[in-house]
Amino acid sequence: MTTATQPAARTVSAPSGAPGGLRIRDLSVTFQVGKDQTVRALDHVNLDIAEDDFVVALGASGCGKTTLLSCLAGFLKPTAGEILLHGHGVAGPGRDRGVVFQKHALFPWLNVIDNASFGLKMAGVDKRRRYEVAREKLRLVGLDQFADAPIWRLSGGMLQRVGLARVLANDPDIMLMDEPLGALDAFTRESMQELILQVWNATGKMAFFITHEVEEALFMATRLIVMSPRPGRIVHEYETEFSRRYVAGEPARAIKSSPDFIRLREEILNVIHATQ
Ligand SMILES: Nc1ncnc2c1ncn2[C@@H]1O[C@H](COP(=O)(O)OP(=O)(O)OP(=O)(O)O)[C@@H](O)[C@H]1O
Repeated sequence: MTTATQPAARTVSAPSGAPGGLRIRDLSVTFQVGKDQTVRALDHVNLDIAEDDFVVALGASGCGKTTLLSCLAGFLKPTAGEILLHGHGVAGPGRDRGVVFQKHALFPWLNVIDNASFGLKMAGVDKRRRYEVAREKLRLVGLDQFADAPIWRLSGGMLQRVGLARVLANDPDIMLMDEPLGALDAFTRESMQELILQVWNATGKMAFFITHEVEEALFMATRLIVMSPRPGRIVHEYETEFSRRYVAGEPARAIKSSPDFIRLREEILNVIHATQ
């Protein structure tokens, strides 16, 4: 791992690993493609996510970001290594981990509140209570006025906000987000970045967020991991303060146009080009 010293960022050494939070140890994933060929999608990945962390995974296509998220979600069993959430091994999907996908996975035949409360319904929570929880989460994402609206009436950003509310309604320990803003226009994307940080700050949940966008990664992360392909590895790790500055009240545009932000953005762009 390279070390870098920046006013608003520092490269972190191997994490010590607190008992709480999420720990990834020596995680490797090899896919069999065809008869004699394999792809090493992840190679000895180690990462700790502390209870107040917003970890962003950044890297070129094919560097294993989605594979890593799929392992965290329990959708994919790693070839080697382990994932511990609050000390317990992850062995499959669970309500302690909520996933927001790039393409929303909402049910078009259900309205906003029924989508937001769907997980609670599956968990057997009675209607009054699940609507109460879902309304609170819809309020958190600014959609309480749209609780009864059909899904087809919503814009792309609103759909992602329903997806976020649905995840929050299940009260997971960690939010896993796979390029949730990738399909949005630039303006909506910026306001969604801010909303997600506000939600993270208000709920105190851990977050693991995938993006291709360097500026987005830098703005949102408390810890930013840069991955490289063939095989998928973490090659750089930065601890940054920009998202904490945002939730402490500094305007997003002021942060994104500050010299320390721009300097680090350029450095990370160079790192990514060098690891292609
Ligand atoms: N089910 C699979 N079978 C075979 N190979 C796979 C499978 N899933 C992923 N891979 C390969 O593993 C590598 C990592 O893929 P992954 O989708 O995790 O990367 P990524 O960084 O998320 O890419 P993108 O940004 O394009 O989504 C790639 O070479 C990909 O082709």
